[in-house]
Amino acid sequence: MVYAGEKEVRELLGVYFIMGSANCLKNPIEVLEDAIKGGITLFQFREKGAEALHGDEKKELAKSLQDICRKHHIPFIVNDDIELAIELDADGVHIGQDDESASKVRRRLGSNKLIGVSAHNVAQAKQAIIDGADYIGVGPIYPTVTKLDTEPVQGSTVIQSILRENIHIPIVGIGGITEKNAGDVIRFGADGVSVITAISHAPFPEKAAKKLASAVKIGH
Ligand SMILES: Cc1ncc(COP(=O)(O)OP(=O)(O)O)c(N)n1
Ligand SMILES: Cc1nc(C(=O)O)sc1CCOP(=O)(O)O
Ligand SMILES: [Mg+2]
Repeated sequence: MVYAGEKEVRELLGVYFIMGSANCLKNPIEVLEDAIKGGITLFQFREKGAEALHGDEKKELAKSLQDICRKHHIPFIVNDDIELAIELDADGVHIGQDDESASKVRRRLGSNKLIGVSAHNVAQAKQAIIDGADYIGVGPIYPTVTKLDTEPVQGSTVIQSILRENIHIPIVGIGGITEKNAGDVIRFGADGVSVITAISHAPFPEKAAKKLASAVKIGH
């Protein structure tokens, strides 16, 4: 078991690094090791896009990244691919509105795995709680170049409407987040920030992760 309860989930969301091989400018293993040195709190393996690995190559990379996470006690989350998460005994999964339903995934994974669900409005946030999600990913907060088929950019609006309605679930912001705006995302009411480009494209991923961690701390 990698987490004990809601408070711990909120802490885990602090600097949530998401990455796959296609996002990296150098070896993904080095990028992850540097990001961990810089202070990331959670990692999601998101092997997606035209250049993504498949089959055994995908599994081997996932295993290597999971080993690094285990060594450093960083929970390893798998994006979309529930079969892979089960096969590797990952610490959890992240699913979107177009993926397998969260309630079904909760039944498949049991109660001791972390499940994140993307939510773009209040109704989806409420449904995520009913379905047994541990946290929601809310975005895109800012314009992103990483994912083309996103919902419209929302700034603070969705996070704030979720909080105004007293919906109680850990929240991580996503989309276009950098060291410069991460503090604002926390001040909007998110528990943490999830980033791809800000770390994976940084010339020094360790430094980038450190700056994000510090912005998140100041934002709280
Ligand atoms: C933390 C976090 N939040 C949102 C997403 C996006 O998930 P989804 O909408 O399913 O899109 P893909 O990432 O699968 O393209 C995420 N991955 N992580
Ligand atoms: C994977 C993803 N999901 C989003 C959403 O809004 O649900 S935005 C996004 C891409 C995040 O990458 P970057 O940090 O490079 O902007
Ligand atoms: Mg998805």
